[in-house]
Amino acid sequence: RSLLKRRDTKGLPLPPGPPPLPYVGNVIGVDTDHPWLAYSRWGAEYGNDDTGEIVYSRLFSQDIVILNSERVARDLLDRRSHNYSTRPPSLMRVLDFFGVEFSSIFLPYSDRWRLHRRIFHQAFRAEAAPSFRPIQMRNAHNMVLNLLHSSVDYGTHFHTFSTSVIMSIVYDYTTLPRDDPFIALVESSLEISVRELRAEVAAVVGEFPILEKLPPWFPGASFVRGAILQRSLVPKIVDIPFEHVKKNMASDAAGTAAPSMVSDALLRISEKAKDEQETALLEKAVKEASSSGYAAASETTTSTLYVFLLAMVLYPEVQARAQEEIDSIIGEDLKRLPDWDDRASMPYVAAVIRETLRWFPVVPLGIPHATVDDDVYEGYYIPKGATVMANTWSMARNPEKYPNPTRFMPERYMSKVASEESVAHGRDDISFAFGFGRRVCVGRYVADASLFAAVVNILAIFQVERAPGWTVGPDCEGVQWTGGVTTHPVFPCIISPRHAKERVEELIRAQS
Ligand code: HEM
Repeated sequence: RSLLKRRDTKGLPLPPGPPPLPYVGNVIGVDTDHPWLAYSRWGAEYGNDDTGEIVYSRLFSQDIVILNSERVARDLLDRRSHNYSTRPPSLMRVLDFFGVEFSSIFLPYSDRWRLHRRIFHQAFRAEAAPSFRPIQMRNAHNMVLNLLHSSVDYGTHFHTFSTSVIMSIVYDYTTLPRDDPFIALVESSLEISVRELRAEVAAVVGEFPILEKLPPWFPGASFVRGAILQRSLVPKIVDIPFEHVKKNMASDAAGTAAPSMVSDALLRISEKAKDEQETALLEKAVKEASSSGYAAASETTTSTLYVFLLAMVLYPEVQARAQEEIDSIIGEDLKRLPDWDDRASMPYVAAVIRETLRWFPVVPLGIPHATVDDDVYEGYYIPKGATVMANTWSMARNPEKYPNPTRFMPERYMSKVASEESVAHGRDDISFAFGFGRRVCVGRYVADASLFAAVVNILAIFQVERAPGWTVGPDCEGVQWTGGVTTHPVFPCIISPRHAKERVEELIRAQS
């Protein structure tokens, strides 16, 4: 059933996939908000051996290769990373249109990308990550205070937590505990990016460039309106915090200001750059890379916390067991707040975090990779310039690796060593949630620590319950998910304190 396109494929078949419809490629039949569902289904329908590990589809003139299994993703994206580490050129066009062509996440595999990646790596590498723990715990405590104040706005509080942590790490920029205008700006910008910066959108715009020319008032021109708004937001988001760092550095003759990714990088430049031209080039890279941090860190961390909360609503027995573990360490009557040193004694909480990342990966198709050159894999022809997507949603549903994959079962990991660093390090069971090869998430160690700080404090302080009348079952059938590069569930729930509000506030105050 594999199909041969009418062009030179060196006599080899393309990977199996749905038959192309004339001209429109395979766009019909894809739920464009949640394409991972169709891609997984195609695997089962068209795959040679029912596994559907690799699927080919043409979206207009764009070749799309979907990797539904971790085995194939490792073979191609990890082991042949020299050929699979760039991003789809078609996506660059959309980024350009939205005024964010500098985003580290989407840069083609190039010296420019290497420079951005080095800037991130210096700050976010495994050995540096523990230095941010005080920032993460402080912001988790602030999130607890916000939840005590208005628990129905939990999504906003998750967002404030995720964005404030990244702002502190990258810029040493302290946001307001609540209703920060800068965070609101970032949120509007990210909403547009998450919706539009996708391979499927790029394929459509590549085919109909007229879309970019539509007047903003034209019915259906939301793409253009999004671009106009984004182009007005981007300069503020890029410049304001960067200038904040430069000002602080200039007025900090004694060198006592807290370090940040940007100030550290700028100091290195001042020591190493050969001339003004090199200084300007490197400074520009620091400015661009730092502003890519929000997009990478904020929506992902926030969405993961939504998934965690959903699991706590649907699996009260899991919540009870995790709370029992926490209470056994900090006291049922909240003798103190949880801290980093407790982590090693909380294997079940670690397993809850790991299972959260697996149950519903929040970047279900990762960030698309692309091939630099033609390739042949297990007899299939993979064209140069193809968009290659790692379907982590499908990988998380591999019943051989994860029996009953739709169930939230932290117990899966309890027989293995759930050590402190295991979630983020190397070949962990769920490392696929952070992507592959040379483009693997550079913030994974910091993300893991942020998740611990947030999860352990929520479980210690709050009880999460099902909203009356909300009847969704343990497999989540019928839950609404947002669409885009990242996704999270939308659901009502009740979050109430397990301890006296005054006691919690007193403990938090004592720490600040
Ligand atoms: C739970 C939280 C997070 C998840 C699930 C996540 C997931 C991912 C995924 C799937 C990718 C694409 C990898 C690929 O192309 O194969 C990625 C890339 C990236 N992530 Fe994360 N991420 C998270 C948090 C963070 C944080 C906190 C940062 C901090 C700055 C960060 C920075 C980045 C960057 C810069 C990239 C682009 C890497 C490149 O293209 O070279 N991420 N992330």
